[in-house]
Amino acid sequence: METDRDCYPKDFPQLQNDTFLRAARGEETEHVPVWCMRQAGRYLPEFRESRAGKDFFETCQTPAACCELTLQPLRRFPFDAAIIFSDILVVPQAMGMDVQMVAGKGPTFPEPLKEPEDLQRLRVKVDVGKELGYVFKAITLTRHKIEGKVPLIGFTGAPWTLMSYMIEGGGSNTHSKAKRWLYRHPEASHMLLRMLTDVIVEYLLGQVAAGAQALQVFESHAGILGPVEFKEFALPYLRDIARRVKDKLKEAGQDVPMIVFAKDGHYALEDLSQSHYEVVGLDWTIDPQSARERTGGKVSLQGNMDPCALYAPKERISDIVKKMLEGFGTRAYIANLGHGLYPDMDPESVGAFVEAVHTHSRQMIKQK
Ligand SMILES: Cc1c2[nH]c(c1CCC(=O)O)Cc1[nH]c(c(CCC(=O)O)c1C)Cc1[nH]c(c(CCC(=O)O)c1C)Cc1[nH]c(c(C)c1CCC(=O)O)C2
Repeated sequence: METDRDCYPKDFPQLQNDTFLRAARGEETEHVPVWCMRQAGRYLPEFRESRAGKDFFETCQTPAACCELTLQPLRRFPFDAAIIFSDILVVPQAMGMDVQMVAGKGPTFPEPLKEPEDLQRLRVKVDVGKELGYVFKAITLTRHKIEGKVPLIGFTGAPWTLMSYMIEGGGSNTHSKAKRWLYRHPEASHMLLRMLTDVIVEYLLGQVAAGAQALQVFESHAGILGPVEFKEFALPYLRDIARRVKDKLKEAGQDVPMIVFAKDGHYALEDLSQSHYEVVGLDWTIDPQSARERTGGKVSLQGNMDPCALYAPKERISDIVKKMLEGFGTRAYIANLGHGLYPDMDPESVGAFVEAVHTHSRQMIKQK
């Protein structure tokens, strides 16, 4: 049951496993920490049962449901971090756009942005506490209920990824509508990216105030851009977010590690490693050793096993994990998949992945 105490972001239970936070800061650990993107998801029967018949965004707006879904994977597997159950598209909603989750189709905007004039439909000043207070409540409640077992990660979509959804109106192969804006309406594009950045900064600070112990920024659509467009329309905003969030947190004497995950953005790896994030997340298209070389030991790395490797037999998963650990090394490294888990994956394979990371990394660290 939810109690009054659970509603306040104070007196949180003490953290017992800070392996993830130490690895994010590049410190020595006893084992390599591990978590999975989409660890709270449809591959778990208990998740499907909790979500059955309920609207996706209504679930996101119900703190007790978000808390339960966040905790479910922790009851099964010894993950070293939890990520709050929510969605990146709650930010466009907070800015005044309608977004629905359509079964079999994914997120859908009935009225996407078409032309620069449509920016007038967005809220000029977003009251983040009012519009997204339900996420903050979910984070605070979860920090109490997680009982200090592992740190809780908050997250947001990055400006370019959210802009592309707001213009495409949903998933897309080419993202040509959103990219059309970059080439035809660069000023309006920058205006929208700036508006998103302002909301995101407030949103991330609100998540930390509510109890988030680390923050991940998802630039899921980095691969749609090339290096030139990424440098103009994505990177400056990613940097601005980290800089502004960190400056504000510093004033309050807080230090919260930040992770940037630019899917298929390997062309930008050098730049990403110099963007004020402690951790750079990687998809599976980059080799661990070359990622280390290109980031020059400046950041911790997170990733990057191909999620589909979880379809392999358990022994093979263990071998793949071992190679991955040898490639990254055990220091300044957080094991994860290169993208989220898929609904048809076997929970047992996820367990095998987590176990392989812990077992192999403990051995490697002992032998050092
Ligand atoms: C692009 C993106 C979205 N949402 C998110 C991203 C960035 C990460 C990425 O690149 O995948 C981020 C996200 N979405 C969700 C989380 C929760 C935490 C976790 O990772 O466990 C996180 C971190 C829950 C969710 N978000 C969604 C689900 C599945 C739908 C459901 O539960 O009914 C979950 C568990 C829905 C969603 N939401 C979105 C998509 C494309 C989908 C899939 C639609 C589908 O497959 O039908 C937008």
